[in-house]
Amino acid sequence: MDEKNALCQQAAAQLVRVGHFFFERGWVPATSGNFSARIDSNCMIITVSGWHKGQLSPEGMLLADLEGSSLTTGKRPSAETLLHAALYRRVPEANAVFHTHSVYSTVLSRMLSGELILSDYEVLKAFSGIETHETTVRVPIFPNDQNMGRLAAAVDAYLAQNPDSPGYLIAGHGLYTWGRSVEEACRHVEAFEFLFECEVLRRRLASP
Ligand SMILES: CSCCC(=O)C(=O)COP(=O)(O)O
Ligand SMILES: [Zn+2]
Repeated sequence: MDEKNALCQQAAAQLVRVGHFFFERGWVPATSGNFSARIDSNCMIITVSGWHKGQLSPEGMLLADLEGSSLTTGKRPSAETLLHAALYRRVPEANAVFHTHSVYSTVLSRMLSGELILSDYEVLKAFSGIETHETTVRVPIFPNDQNMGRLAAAVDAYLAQNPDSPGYLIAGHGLYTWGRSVEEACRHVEAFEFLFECEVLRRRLASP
């Protein structure tokens, strides 16, 4: 087996575990969500479109290039492949990108317009580079768009100006976040999901 095949198999096994974990937590219901991992400077492994993430297996993934085109015949890549590809091009440190559709991210992204501001939470330290709760993380919220090229361009323009952003929301849709490894991207999803739940509860209690 060559080195690239071995990397693909290792990444696929990691993404399978992520899919099952996220599904159990309720973050990727009804085939929603997609995951990818960078394999080398030219390609990524990404989930097949419409695959149930609670039943994810290595067959539910394919190789695509960093322009978003499939390199595997007979499988349809995630409908959101262009968002993953654009992220890998814009953020060279990113080696895994995860997209989830939790209840709290969906609700918050519809209640707010423009951005969600997170500050004074200890768990903000789960994001790489943050060492104190006395930090403000701004999570931009982009209008949902079925045109992935246009949505990817809007996200890319934001990240060009905000290179330290750890993730973004799409209104009525869900979360995108990433990391230097699958483990780090997974930690970022967990942190965001915890924070989204806190923010929904905090806002609900503040205005009953
Ligand atoms: C049933 S969820 C609608 C599509 C979506 O938003 C998603 O995340 C899953 O799309 P994919 O093509 O990656 O299966
Ligand atoms: Zn989605």
